[in-house]
Amino acid sequence: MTRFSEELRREADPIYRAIFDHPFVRGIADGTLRKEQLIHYVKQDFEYLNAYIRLYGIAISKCDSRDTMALFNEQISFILHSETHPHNNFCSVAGVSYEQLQGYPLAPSANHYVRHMLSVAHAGTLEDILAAMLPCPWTYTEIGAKLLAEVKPDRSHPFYDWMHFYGSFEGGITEKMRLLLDERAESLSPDRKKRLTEHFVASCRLEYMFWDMAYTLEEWPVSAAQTEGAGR
Ligand SMILES: Cc1ncc(CO)c(N)n1
Repeated sequence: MTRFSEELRREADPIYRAIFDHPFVRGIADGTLRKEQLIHYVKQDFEYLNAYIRLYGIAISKCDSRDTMALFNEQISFILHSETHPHNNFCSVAGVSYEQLQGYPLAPSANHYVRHMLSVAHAGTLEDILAAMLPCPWTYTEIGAKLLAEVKPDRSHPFYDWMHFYGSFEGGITEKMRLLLDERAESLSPDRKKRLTEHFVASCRLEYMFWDMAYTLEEWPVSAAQTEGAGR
């Protein structure tokens, strides 16, 4: 029997391929990203990952097993203590400190992505949350593996650390989340599966838009009188 998550992956394949071909991802491969693009990415991704931590918090509140609670708890620690490495890689290439890039408001596409996941999480069950959260680790796992295989970076490549960080994700959190979702999807109606597919595909599209936002330095077209707060 085909795994439910495999059906999701197939449905989103054109979006995955567009992400692999996106100029920001190509720019990681060939080391040609501009300083401002790296800075915009890190500012936005710092706030995005804060939201992702909150999502794990909501997921924990809807969990019925200790093992799953423990997995989400470990993932929160991983984001807090390890996922700072790829950000630091971008900061050192851009020649800026990481602290300087924290606390900025979310740009339109990052805001859209975060709102999508949070509204699914607040209204939904654990499987809704998993479907909306999965594209985050899954697309990065595949990007990392592809870039390592294609570029075979040596230590002199500016994004060596970035590629190795995400390239080592294979078999990790993506597979664990997939198993949780596959197991729960077995007893779901076709309508519910369709809903989960919509959450997943929306997050994949927003992954693409996140890369595009960073590449084009997307910002809100009109500014407000007051400086806005951080991206909550
Ligand atoms: C937008 C985005 N998606 C996925 C990841 C991988 O965790 C990330 N850091 N940022």
